[in-house]
Amino acid sequence: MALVTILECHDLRLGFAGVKAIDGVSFSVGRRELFAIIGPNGAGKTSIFNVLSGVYRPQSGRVVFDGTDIAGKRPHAIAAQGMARTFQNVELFANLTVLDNLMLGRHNHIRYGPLSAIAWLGRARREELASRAAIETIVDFLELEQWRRLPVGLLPYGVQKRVELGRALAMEPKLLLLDEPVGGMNREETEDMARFILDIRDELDIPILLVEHDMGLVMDLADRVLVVDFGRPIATGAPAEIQHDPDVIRAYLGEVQPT
Ligand SMILES: Nc1ncnc2c1ncn2[C@@H]1O[C@H](COP(=O)(O)OP(=O)(O)OP(=O)(O)O)[C@@H](O)[C@H]1O
Repeated sequence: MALVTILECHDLRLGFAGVKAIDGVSFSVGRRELFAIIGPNGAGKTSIFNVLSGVYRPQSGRVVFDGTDIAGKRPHAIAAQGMARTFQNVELFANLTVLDNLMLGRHNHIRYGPLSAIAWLGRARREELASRAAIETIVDFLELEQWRRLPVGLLPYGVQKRVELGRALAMEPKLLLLDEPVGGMNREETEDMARFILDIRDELDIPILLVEHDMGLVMDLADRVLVVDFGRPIATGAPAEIQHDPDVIRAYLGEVQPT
């Protein structure tokens, strides 16, 4: 029977020289869910992403992804299992074209060896063509046609963020982690990105875990939200629920000082 959740985190803990970056965080993401993690600056959101994607090893706790415990595995092994991520700052090859950057997301799907690649034989040719076709579908989906042969470094910032999203999609992930997907974007770019994020969940059926500072976006898009503060989970629930949670309001606005 298929599991209801794609990701389960149990009691994650991670500290840096006295700072508790993650202090007992547990949550799960459903197979059709758009789940967001929010919290003030330094609350531990990026640290959680880094543990999930294998950049940091948690000091304790379990991360079960698609039925397997992945805590402490290397980033490439976790990516190969089907977890793709984007980064706060665009991490693309600026001199390569949009198409070439997208192709880099396919390397987990290309299994031919160097000999058949040199000879451009059977399997190599078939896999290359299949990857090219998959990339063209992503170009269409993310409306990147007009930029496809341009070096990424020449493109507007909002489009670069979209290419990064495309590279993650090229991996055909089982779960997509988006780290501040609209950070630094103007309103129009943000609206475009919000539409693509929803389409990924609804049309491509890929569950999404999102870290984002733009509260409006999170409230509009997320099915459920986890709020963290000083590494600790302070609330989990639907956007409308957590918006009125006194602990959440306190975390964002600070303690009200008596006058
Ligand atoms: N590599 C590191 N070395 C030392 N301390 C770190 C490291 N990474 C994170 N921290 C600390 O852990 C805490 C959580 O940081 P983290 O970057 O996860 O927060 P965040 O919620 O993502 O913040 P922001 O919203 O500003 O991106 C902070 O106190 C931070 O200074």
